[in-house]
Amino acid sequence: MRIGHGYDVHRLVAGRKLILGGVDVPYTKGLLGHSDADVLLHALSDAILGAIGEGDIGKHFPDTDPAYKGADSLKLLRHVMALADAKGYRIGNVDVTVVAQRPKLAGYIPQMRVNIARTLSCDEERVNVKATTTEELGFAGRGEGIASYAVALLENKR
Ligand SMILES: Nc1ccn([C@@H]2O[C@H](COP(=O)(O)O)[C@@H](O)[C@H]2O)c(=O)n1
Ligand SMILES: C[C@@]1(CO)OP(=O)(O)OP(=O)(O)OC[C@H]1O
Repeated sequence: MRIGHGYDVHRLVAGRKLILGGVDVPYTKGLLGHSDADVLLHALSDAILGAIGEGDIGKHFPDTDPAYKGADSLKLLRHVMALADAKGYRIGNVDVTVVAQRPKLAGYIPQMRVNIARTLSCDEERVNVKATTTEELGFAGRGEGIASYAVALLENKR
């Protein structure tokens, strides 16, 4: 059994889509990044890479590589899961917290769980996603950005 942790932050700006957990969330701003800037999936990808001792997403998908410009982070997560699979691991469970003052995310979380479970080839029951504000404190509270934390527990396939 292996455990990993991930953390990521992206800045909120006008003129970008807000993609979280592979869901296009309607909002006046979106997250800035080289890829689609899906901060939730980046933290989760880093948690899985951490669990298998494979560094982080910057190592596997450099933000200097044009191949990842506008990349769908579900595809990056799929690649990360393939690395874990090749090393003999499957998902035990994953748990993600998104830190966002706005927008309200609760209504989009069921679809995020579906997207993540499909990509990780596991039951939805093994995927938990939650959201919290910071009571208007700090960068997330001021709406300057969104942060995400994730932990992943991986089991040996046999
Ligand atoms: N962006 C967010 C933040 C929070 N929620 C939901 O609201 C609940 C209360 O949040 P607090 O930060 O005030 O504790 C939280 O447990 C989430 O269910 C949300 O949907 N979207
Ligand atoms: C996802 C990648 C892909 O180039 O780019 P960004 O969207 O900028 O995301 P970040 O978490 O800052 O860095 C990791 C990169 O691998």
